[in-house]
Amino acid sequence: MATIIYTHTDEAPLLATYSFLPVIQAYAKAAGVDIETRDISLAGRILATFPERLTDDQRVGDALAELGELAKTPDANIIKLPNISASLPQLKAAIAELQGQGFDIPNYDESDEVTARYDKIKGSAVNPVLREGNSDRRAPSAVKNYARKHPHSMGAWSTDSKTRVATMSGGDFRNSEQSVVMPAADTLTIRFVGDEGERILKADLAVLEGEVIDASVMRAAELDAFIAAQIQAAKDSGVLFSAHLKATMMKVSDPIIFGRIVRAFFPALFAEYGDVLEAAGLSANNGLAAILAGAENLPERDGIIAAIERGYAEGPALAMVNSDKGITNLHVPSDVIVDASMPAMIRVGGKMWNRDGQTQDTIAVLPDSSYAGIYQVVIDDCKANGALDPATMGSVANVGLMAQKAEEYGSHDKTFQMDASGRVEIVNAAGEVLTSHEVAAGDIWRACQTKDAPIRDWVKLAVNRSRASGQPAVFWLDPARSHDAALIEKVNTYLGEHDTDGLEIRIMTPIEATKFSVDRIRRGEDTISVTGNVLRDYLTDLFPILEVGTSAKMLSVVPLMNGGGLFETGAGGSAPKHVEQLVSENHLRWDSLGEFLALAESFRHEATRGNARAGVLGDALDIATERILDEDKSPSRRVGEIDNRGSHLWIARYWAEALAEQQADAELASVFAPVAKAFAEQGDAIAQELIDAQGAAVDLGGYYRPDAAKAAAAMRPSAAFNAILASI
Ligand SMILES: NC(=O)C1=CN([C@@H]2O[C@H](COP(=O)(O)OP(=O)(O)OC[C@H]3O[C@@H](n4cnc5c(N)ncnc54)[C@H](OP(=O)(O)O)[C@@H]3O)[C@@H](O)[C@H]2O)C=CC1
Ligand SMILES: O=C(O)CCC(=O)C(=O)O
Ligand SMILES: [Mg+2]
Repeated sequence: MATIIYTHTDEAPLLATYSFLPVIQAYAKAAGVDIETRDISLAGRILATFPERLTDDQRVGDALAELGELAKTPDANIIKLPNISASLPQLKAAIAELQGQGFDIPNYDESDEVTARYDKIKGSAVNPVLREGNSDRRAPSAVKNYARKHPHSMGAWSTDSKTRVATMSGGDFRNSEQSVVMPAADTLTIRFVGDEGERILKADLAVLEGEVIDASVMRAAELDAFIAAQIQAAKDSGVLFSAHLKATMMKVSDPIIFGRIVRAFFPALFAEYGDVLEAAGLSANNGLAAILAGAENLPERDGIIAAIERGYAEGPALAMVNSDKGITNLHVPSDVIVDASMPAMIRVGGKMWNRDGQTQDTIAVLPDSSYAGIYQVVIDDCKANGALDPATMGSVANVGLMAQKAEEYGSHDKTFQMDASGRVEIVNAAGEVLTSHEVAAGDIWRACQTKDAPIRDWVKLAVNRSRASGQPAVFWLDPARSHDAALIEKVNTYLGEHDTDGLEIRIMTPIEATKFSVDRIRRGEDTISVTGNVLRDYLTDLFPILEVGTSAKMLSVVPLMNGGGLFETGAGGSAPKHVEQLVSENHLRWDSLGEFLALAESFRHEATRGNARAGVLGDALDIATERILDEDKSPSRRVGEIDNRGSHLWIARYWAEALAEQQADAELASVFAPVAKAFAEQGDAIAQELIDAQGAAVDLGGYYRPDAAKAAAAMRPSAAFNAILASI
């Protein structure tokens, strides 16, 4: 029997799964498709890492490794829901919760060996393993049409907005990049050469012919000077100070950069209590919240709190994550993640929240200048022309180079913070030095790899998308960067392998491409952005959030290079505040539209392998999804109105109706005719039942590892709905 793997993840998407998976399993069975789950949640990955500490019935397999292998085969058909990319505070919270549930797993810092094992789970540890293909993300026309008819609110932009992006003009990754294209397969070594001789940072780095290798460095002294200047500038101009990083995906470099911002903002704290904090294991890299929590047990507690208060009083106003709770932009490194945080700011008119819960202009600090400039272009455009209009604006889809840990998002195991000055070099097996950087203590040096086969596949995907959509495709590459210069050469070569007659294919710098694309969306025109891995991530939140209000409604397909399919759901994350709302008032506002879209693609992928009936299921699901939008059956944000569970009832109902009505497969129609009838008779009552179930607090028995029975009970409160599904 054909199998689709549906991933068991975390937080809101996991809760939604408890409600939606029974629907999918019931319907897929009719097409002979088995839907199996694999647990790649943060909790599941922790348990899989320490089998020797668990009892026989507690032990779980390494589902992520299994799926990583599957993704390299033509058999893969995987639906990947968003999962937590854990910052250290989140990882520690999950460990504590599991220990409380009776799992004898070690503390994070029990030993160096244990820490090293946990560090493999930290940050974005899932997506890079599964992404054995490049990405194709776009707003399906049903979603775009809905947004045009029902435009979401957009904040007004004023011409005198003081909001701007601050980024470095030197001493950063962008300005120090050196790249080489490997003439042949090789084995590289990364070494540090200092006063005391040579030290190997990484040995046995296998590379393939045609692979692009980059090395670059973020210089601590220049970073510190830049941050200090921006803190002063925010203070002088009376705007908020905010930092936007990707501490999850860039799990080695960005927590360090975040920590330097925390240190700069609270100079007295670190001047007076730096040693105390260090002795207590409290690092600025984990944010203010971790320092405050740790300080509770220290004799110096009051002094530490006073020093933090002084930082607030003497510095500029700080952007807030939650004004009511006093949570600032510097509390938790994973609270403000650049891909989602910058578009959210632009969408509301270039403002963030201040301490009093009011919106205010801000300096958005994005230290590395590789990609920061694109946001300034959008900001300048909004200042000059006003907010974009979702009712009329065009669309920017994305074809992203991400396969096989491409570019910066695969650099963690090749990122090092220097503890002395010297030189970092990449050396080939013959002993030739390929790249060389002078470094000083505190500097962050990193190497990136981009394999040739993914680049070739990415160019093909771009040409195919341009052909299928009739839209111009723009490669966002900057000849002034050595990495991009290497890619431009390859793009020009590989474009030659395709029929590009009649297609408009261009190569522009990210700044020019942003301007070009924004000008076009203002005119209602569509453009495909063809980008590297980081811009893939940034743009697939930026444009969707402006165009359709959220990236949750994106179709996100990853055609795997070996023929399988990976279907990501949406382009957004796991929205922790959604769980909070469910726990306090039993309302889940998570929108599963991304799951609906991914599932339809996944069924159609089965059809390409000979199961025509799965294709019928997929097409019927798309019809149902379109109706969900047209008839406004998406979750509301407010308790007492339709929520995630209610939207699952409607998708099940519309899907059954579409299956009963379709004529491609009479047998399938006859299976679903009675189901459609049951929903027609009982659907309204069930919808009411799902609303009446809301209001009171819910006990899930855990946050990172909810109790399965409790979660299922909470997410499937209607016996009548469950009975209809059981009847199929
Ligand atoms: N593919 C993946 O696995 C990804 C995982 N992540 C992880 O998710 C977590 C949160 O990251 P963050 O950057 O805040 O990004 P999110 O996308 O989770 O959050 C941004 C906001 O988008 C809205 N949102 C996103 N998805 C939905 C949905 N399906 N239904 C309704 N609203 C939605 C919510 O806003 P509101 O409710 O205000 O409308 C949410 O607060 C982190 O752990 C991060 O690492 C992030 C991105 C991708
Ligand atoms: O894997 C992650 O941490 C986030 C991924 C992400 O934001 C994306 O792919 O858009
Ligand atoms: Mg993203």
